[in-house]
Amino acid sequence: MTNPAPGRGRIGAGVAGRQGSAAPEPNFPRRGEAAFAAAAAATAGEGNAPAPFSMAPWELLQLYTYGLAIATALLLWAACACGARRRRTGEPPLINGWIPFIGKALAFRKDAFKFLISQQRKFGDVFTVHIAGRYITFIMDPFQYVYVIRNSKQLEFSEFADKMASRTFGYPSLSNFPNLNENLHRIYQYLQGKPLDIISDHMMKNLQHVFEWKCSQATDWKTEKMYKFCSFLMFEASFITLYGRDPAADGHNVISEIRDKFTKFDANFPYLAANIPIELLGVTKKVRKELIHHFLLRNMAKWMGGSEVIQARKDTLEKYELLQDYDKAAHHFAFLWASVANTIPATFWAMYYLLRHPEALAVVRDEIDHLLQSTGQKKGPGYSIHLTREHLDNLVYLESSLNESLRMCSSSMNIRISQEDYILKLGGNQEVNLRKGDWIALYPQILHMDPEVYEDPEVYKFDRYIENGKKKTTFYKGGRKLKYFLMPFGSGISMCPGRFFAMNEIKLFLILFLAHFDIELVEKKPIGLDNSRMGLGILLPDSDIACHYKIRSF
Ligand code: HEM
Repeated sequence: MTNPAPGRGRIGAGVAGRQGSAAPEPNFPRRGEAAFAAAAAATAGEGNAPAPFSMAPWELLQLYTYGLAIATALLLWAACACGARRRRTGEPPLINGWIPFIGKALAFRKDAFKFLISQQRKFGDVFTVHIAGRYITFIMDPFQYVYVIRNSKQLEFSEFADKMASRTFGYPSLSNFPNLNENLHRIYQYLQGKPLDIISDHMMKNLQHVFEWKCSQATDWKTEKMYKFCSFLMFEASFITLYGRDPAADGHNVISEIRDKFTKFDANFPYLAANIPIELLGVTKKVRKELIHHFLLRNMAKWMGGSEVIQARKDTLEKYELLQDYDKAAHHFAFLWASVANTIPATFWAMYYLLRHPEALAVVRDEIDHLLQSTGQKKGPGYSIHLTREHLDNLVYLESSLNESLRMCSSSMNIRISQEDYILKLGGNQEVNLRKGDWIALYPQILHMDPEVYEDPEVYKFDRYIENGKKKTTFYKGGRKLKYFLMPFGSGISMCPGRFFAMNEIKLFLILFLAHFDIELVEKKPIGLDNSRMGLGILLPDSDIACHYKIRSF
């Protein structure tokens, strides 16, 4: 079922009007022609009958130019719209929109969540939307996600990710370098198993160090903007853990400089991801270049105490002689972006929701205090805390509260590209025809906010992921058990390789903060989601909020 009516109807009228064979219509081009004719007659009629009004030749030329521009635009529009894709037998309902090329991009960009829900009501669980020159088929039924996720042969991800990342971070496509993609992926093993324990341990030490440096003076209430504060601490600790620090220079200053540039770059990231040329994005190009320069091998060589994962990436990239030094640095910068751009807002939301819900804060803090007590560890900024992976796993209330905030603030769109004209089987008797090059998308935010899956989805319930004192992993929709119910880290082949580390980092941040400090929101204003990153990961808050903290007295 296509949606051609508004677009095709209007275009038809415009063309008929211009051709002039139909009865005169008061449409825009004819009015322009009439005015032009009257003006021309008036000018030509100099010395004859008095003209109804007179026009200078430049005015006439201007009018003519406008008329011509509008007529050309209308013709182009008509041509594009006539060439618009039509739904073929077996294909999902097609939502074209009436603006050539743009299609439904504006509605999608304004509020993707609302837009998709409204289209689902009209067209069902599978439909194709024309968005900025692309045809994206959305699979809305979470029971059908599996048919997309497990089908990585016909529905491809790497090529799409490579194109987007190389454009965004400014390095040449991975496809130009034999096995580079596979070799870089192999390195993700350093974010799991034993290496994960090591890197999480380093993160804990570095976080404590940064907390001590930044917060140890807070014997009385100290006020900060909370997002800025989380960003400062998490960026600094993550950076040192992953990349190390220059012991000779003032490490804090260098990292602060990188963070400030990173924030500027990140502000325009959604535009870059939307394929807007970087040249049109003000200082972004210059800032990206400066950021990449920090990661040139000669600069990275000064940083001591970095992680195995970054060392392995350095070693791998060095083997590719055809990669320029700048390109290798751009790869390191891309990894930095991936490792902090979502973790920082996720940390903010985890903290924000706890502070907004004192009953949740009390339970989570009690759980942390209990663990520290049972492992014989003292609280207070002077004491260092050491926790194993098992300890972190056993903090079920902390994990549930974190999952709940991720459910509420994550908006990542999982994209695959159809490699050929292909029939996608969706279970039961359902199947849809896809065309080569079409995008297939899952939009888990819809699942996260589905009242059939999560009762009162707008409400933060810190213990939503707990059942009988244990982690809850069974969720239902319409009485059927869901395989996928929480997807902040993507799915299948494109699932985030840093997800275990990310969860540990945020838990460690909260443990340290809640163990050592009292913290409260100072402002009462509600904070909403800034939707400009819809589809790209964790949404940012629409404004910052003041909080104050001081060292806990025991
Ligand atoms: C709360 C924090 C995080 C969230 C929500 C998150 C989410 C995601 C998602 C949704 C993707 C897939 C993107 C896609 O489908 O195109 C992704 C990819 C990726 N993430 Fe994360 N991430 C987080 C933290 C991290 C951390 C801490 C690291 C590294 C230390 C990391 C490294 C990566 C990398 C390298 C990729 C690209 C994987 C590839 O090559 O295909 N992420 N992340």
